[in-house]
Amino acid sequence: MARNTRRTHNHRHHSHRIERPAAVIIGMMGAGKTRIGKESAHMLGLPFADADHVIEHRIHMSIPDYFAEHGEPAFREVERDIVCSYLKHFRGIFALGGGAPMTPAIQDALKEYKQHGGKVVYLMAHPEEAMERANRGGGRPMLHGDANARWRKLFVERDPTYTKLANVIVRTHSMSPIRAAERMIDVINERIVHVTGEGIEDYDVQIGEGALAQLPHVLGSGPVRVALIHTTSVRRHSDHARTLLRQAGYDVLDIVIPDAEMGKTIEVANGIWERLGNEGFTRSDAIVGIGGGACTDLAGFVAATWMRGVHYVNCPTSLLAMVDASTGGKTGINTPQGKNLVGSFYTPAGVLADLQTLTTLPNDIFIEGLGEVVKSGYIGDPEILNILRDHAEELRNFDGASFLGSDLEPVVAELIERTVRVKARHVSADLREAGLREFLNYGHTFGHAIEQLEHFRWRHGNAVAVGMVYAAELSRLTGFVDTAFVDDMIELLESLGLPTTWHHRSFDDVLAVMHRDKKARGNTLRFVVVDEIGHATRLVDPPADAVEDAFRFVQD
Ligand SMILES: NC(=O)c1ccc[n+]([C@@H]2O[C@H](COP(=O)([O-])OP(=O)(O)OC[C@H]3O[C@@H](n4cnc5c(N)ncnc54)[C@H](O)[C@@H]3O)[C@@H](O)[C@H]2O)c1
Ligand SMILES: Nc1ncnc2c1ncn2[C@@H]1O[C@H](COP(=O)(O)OP(=O)(O)O)[C@@H](O)[C@H]1O
Ligand SMILES: O=C(O)C1=C[C@@H](OP(=O)(O)O)[C@@H](O)[C@H](O)C1
Repeated sequence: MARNTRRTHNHRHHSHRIERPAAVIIGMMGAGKTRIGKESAHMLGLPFADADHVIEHRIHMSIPDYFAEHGEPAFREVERDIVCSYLKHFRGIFALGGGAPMTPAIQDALKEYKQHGGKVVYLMAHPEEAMERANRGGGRPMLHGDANARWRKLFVERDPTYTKLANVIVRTHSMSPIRAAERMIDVINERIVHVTGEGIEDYDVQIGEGALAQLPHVLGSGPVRVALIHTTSVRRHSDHARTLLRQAGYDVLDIVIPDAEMGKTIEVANGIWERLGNEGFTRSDAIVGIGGGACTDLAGFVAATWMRGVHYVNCPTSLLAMVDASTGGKTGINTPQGKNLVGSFYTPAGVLADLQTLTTLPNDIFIEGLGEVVKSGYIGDPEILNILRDHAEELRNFDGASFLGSDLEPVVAELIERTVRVKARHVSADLREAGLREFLNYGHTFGHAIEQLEHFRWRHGNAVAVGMVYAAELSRLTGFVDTAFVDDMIELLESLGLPTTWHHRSFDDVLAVMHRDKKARGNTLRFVVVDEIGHATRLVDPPADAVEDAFRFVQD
């Protein structure tokens, strides 16, 4: 996102309507919450509010005087009321006092803020730097006496709470205020999709340039060892992840697996289980998968099965993995009998979709990922289709080498966020695909048949594109949509460089595979179709002639 030039803001705290802060900064005294918060707000053209200053304005005295006159409990009550109000009615950057996150009511308010996509930023300075700054000018009632000893004691008490409450961390060790503010802006520009729901341990999908920097924070302090599972094609990115992990103090097991579908096998999984056993990998250790969807599927499967489940973080590096494979908890491997036949529903502790990894993604792999983006537009977010139409040519000509900083970057970030939101909505309501989640399979019944009959030479997203045209024609033949719907879909897919036809001789082959689709019930075919853009429904046991006629329609 282009950084805003300086603009003045006559900001008022609007107490009557919901507008949440762009970011909330927490951290120790002297971390720079006020200085960096103000600097980054200025650079973004946003208002800034410092909770301590708002409180002093409200109590008409300094905080030290209020502490002396009324005591800390009374202060914490005033602080609680003001912070909880600002979390709903202030749209700028909001810096909290060091002690605020320790108040239960404020913790609850911060959790609700995050569930609405809010960013709680733990601003971490080097302790020596923070203590030196905190002691400037005195006036910090919590540091009376041996200030540094008090600071260290408070740090031990508060760091675990800060770490738990924050969904992003910004480390400013020896950074200038401007550089620290720029890091803050990168984090503020990141997009976060919060995934929650029955059977799901809440996690965030973080989308943005540099998101990998959050890897230590997402893993937390529990693991000693981290198994980093990746393919050689993403070596540049796995090297970066390994460096981040080692700098954060983790013992990294580097595990390279075969590329693409060759990595999604029981033999590969078994080799990793052997390695983990030999290395004494415990249940408190963690798995990180960095790569395309095949790699994150395999990594998730290993995480789901090692000691019946260890934490794992997905770091998707292809568009399809970012918008689909890495989120939702489907993990698995292929077997000689078919694709994804063995696996587990096992959700990650977090997903970091770092746009920097797209700089090495081949154009054809980017385009096939658009297949799942188009699908999500049709089943759940028509605005996705508008964005795709408006930027079709740039998207079709995607070039990783010139992607970062280009006009396409915010467009792709928006498409990724919107597509992940569509998936998260379905997964949150139906983790184990008993109902709503089936709609994510739009275009997949015929699409999987293509993959199977082409012996997986066709890329998934390309097969889904043809599968959607098949489903659209089938829904036209059965009265759900008109010819314009089908024509518009074909035009959009072709404008993006996606296939809309497939050459195969035998309908019987296709029918036999479709009857083995997981959505089939007994001898009854069940399709997901779209009856209006943005809304999916089911078509059960369609007339046999329509099923065949739609096949003829997508033949080239
Ligand atoms: N679990 C789920 O919910 C889910 C959903 C959709 C798809 N999938 C699975 O995901 C897989 C498809 O994912 P995919 O399209 O990412 O395929 P993929 O993992 O095979 O990656 C495609 C190719 O691009 C390369 N690549 C990936 N990122 C790269 C990068 N940044 N730079 C350079 N090369 C890169 C890979 O090495 C590979 O050669 C399939 O196995 C499919 O079953 C799973
Ligand atoms: N990255 C930085 N580099 C240099 N000085 C800094 C930096 N961050 C903060 N400061 C200075 O340190 C002091 C304390 O910063 P402040 O933002 O008030 O900390 P906090 O609000 O976290 O307690 C201020 O004088 C501020 O200008
Ligand atoms: O998370 C899910 O439910 C999905 C899993 C995959 O389908 P399959 O389960 O048919 O492989 C994927 O291709 C589809 O986009 C959504």
